[in-house]
Amino acid sequence: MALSGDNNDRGELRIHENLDELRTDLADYIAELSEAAVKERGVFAIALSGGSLIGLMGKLCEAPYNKTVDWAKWYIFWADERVVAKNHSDSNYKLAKDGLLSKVPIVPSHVHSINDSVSAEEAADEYMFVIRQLVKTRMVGVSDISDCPKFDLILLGMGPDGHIASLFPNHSVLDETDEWVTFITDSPKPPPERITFTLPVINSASNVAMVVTGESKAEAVHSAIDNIGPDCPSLPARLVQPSKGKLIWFLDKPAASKLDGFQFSE
Ligand SMILES: O=C1O[C@H](COP(=O)(O)O)[C@@H](O)[C@H](O)[C@H]1O
Repeated sequence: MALSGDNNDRGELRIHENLDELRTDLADYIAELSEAAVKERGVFAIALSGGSLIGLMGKLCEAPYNKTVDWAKWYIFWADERVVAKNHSDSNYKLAKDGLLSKVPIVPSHVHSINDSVSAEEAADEYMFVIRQLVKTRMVGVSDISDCPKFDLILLGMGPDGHIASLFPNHSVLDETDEWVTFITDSPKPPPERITFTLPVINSASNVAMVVTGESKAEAVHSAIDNIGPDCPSLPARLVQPSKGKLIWFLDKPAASKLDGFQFSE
């Protein structure tokens, strides 16, 4: 690892020499959290995102993780989903299924994706209902400071604009505090219709990992972590502040290149 350390309230920073190193560190981290959750609660409730994240999780499909992880105990959710058919190339479910879920022995009934045959609003409501049932049976934990679900791990990517899940800069959904899952029909990044976890749910998780790579995201990483720039207070990535959970940033060197105080030797 090129660098690792804590940055005040912005969590732990893990800056990797290259993508291969990041992929190994991320697989180790997820495998360790899975083992700890299964030991403590008997299950592991994990929420995925779409985009580059799934490719970066690829090592989990390989030895030793494919054999050592207790896949049967995993309950899978999505922190955000595009409201398209499950076989559409924009679907975050399809991305995860093709890149991960079809390659490891996950129990199909533990995979909780959205209903893709209803409106975005209905899909968000139904998804929240599903999560509510799983909170009741404690397959998903519950926050002890709010009634929010407490996922064992929420994995987030970040766009160059600082968006996380489908929470975009300056969008009114950033202020949503009543619902666990909400919807948008005007995403600035296509496709327009999406459902997304709200900030209270993200910030109630036991662990949140921000997995961000590439130079195009360096400015937003700088704003989110160093608290720089006029838009900073409302930058979605900056608003990821788990109340009791642990936040870790998995970065490669290009994504970390604009951070204050980090200098890399060639
Ligand atoms: O649209 C989305 O974008 C973000 C970031 O994607 P990336 O390819 O730049 O990593 C992703 O985290 C989110 O799940 C997705 O719906």
